[in-house]
Amino acid sequence: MSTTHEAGWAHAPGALRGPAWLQPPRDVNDLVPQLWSSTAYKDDAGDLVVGGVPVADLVADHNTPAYVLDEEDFRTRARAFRDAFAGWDVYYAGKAFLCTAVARWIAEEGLCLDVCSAGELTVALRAGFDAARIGYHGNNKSIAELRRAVSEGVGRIIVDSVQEIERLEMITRDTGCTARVMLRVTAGVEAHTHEYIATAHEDQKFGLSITSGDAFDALRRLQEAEGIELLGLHSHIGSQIFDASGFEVAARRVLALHAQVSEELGVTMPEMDLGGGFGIAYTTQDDPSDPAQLATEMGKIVEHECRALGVDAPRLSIEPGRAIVGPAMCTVYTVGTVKPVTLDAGAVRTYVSVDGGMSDNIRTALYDADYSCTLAGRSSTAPPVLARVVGKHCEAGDIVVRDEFLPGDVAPGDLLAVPGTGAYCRSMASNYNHALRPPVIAVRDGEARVVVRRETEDDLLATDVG
Ligand SMILES: Cc1ncc(COP(=O)(O)O)c(C=O)c1O
Ligand SMILES: N[C@@H](CCCC[NH3+])C(=O)O
Repeated sequence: MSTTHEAGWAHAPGALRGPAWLQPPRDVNDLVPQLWSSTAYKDDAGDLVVGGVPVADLVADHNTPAYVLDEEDFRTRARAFRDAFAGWDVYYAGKAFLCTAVARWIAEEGLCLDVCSAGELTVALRAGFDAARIGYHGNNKSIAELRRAVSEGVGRIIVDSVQEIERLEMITRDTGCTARVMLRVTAGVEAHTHEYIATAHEDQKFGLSITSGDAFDALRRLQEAEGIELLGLHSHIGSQIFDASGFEVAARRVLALHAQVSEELGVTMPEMDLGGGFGIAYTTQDDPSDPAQLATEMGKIVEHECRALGVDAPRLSIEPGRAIVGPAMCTVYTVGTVKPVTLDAGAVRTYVSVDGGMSDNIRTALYDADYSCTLAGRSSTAPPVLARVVGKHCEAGDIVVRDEFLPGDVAPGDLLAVPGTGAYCRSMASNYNHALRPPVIAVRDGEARVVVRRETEDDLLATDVG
């Protein structure tokens, strides 16, 4: 994730260059394969094809903007995590993207599911997902939410505060049910990612601190509580992380706490979750590890630390979201206007406005995230220009792709596709400016199926009771 976009600009008149890392492509029509789902390719006419379906055909049937979800790619990534982490439990983080179909695919591929709200739980249960294979997160779960999680038989509730322990004690006393819980702890790690998506340093809202002793105190309380079964510790250091050193430091501190609990409280907790956060490639600058590499690295770290501490490894789990769904989806837009804008130094930036924007992808505005894009409905021989793809919202920061080379003849009516939009785009989409949230269309083996339909103006008016 780049935060210094202006650093590499060349201000030669008429020759606007992108940031230093962005090189003009050899052929502006080519896909950069590592950014796209595995079935995506361009045919001879330049049409983007995903899951055996030409995107132009999808657009003819379903219009734009639309998210296109490559089912085979999604399932393959889910299986790759399941197989690489054999002996661990893999919880798909539904916050990245969840709908009924996806919850079913996750169950069919043998993964567990992490939800973090009543809404996500509702979708999972509607899909028939086994509640015992669900983990329930959240830093502010209400009594009603906890009561529901307990009564539905959710397999693990990840406790995030002392008040939550009190609430669970009350609920289990009232209902006679047992709550199976993990405690979310903060390991004091400064993860190398955007500040808003780092979650293991001390000064943020999630978890209880290992360093301050708050985590140990909460564990003592959980262990003594009637009706609560303490499964283990949970640590999640942040999201879009490439560097294993953050996981290493966190695992060391969390395992040390695990050993301390065993020694001082005489309790051997059976499980431990090391969270998600594995990065994906949004641009050529990102070089993610594959699940097998991650499994090897994380396995070694845990083994080494357990040996050093003289404890048996608990049953481990992880919670990848982005790394499963992120690359499996792209967003297709129609270009509405093209505006060359002359900058101070005389160079020209081409603003390409599409029919969506920050309401279907807030990540560029929120995290300064970088994306890529390509023409999806034709090829071009025009020389590339540096473009900025923007949305149609009433906001100057409504940018979808900050810098990308597009053919110089990009024009209204062209289809544009942005890869890597599976994670945190539809799930964070909004109705800003009363935009209608786009559909999610699953494609596989030449067939297309709408799994989330486009919103309508009736949907908007349904909540506006006049
Ligand atoms: C507790 C927890 N688990 C898992 C995830 C999934 O993260 P990612 O989608 O980056 O794998 C998140 C989000 O950052 C999270 O907060
Ligand atoms: N929403 C964030 C990730 C953090 C969410 C999970 N705790 C993103 O788009 O990158």
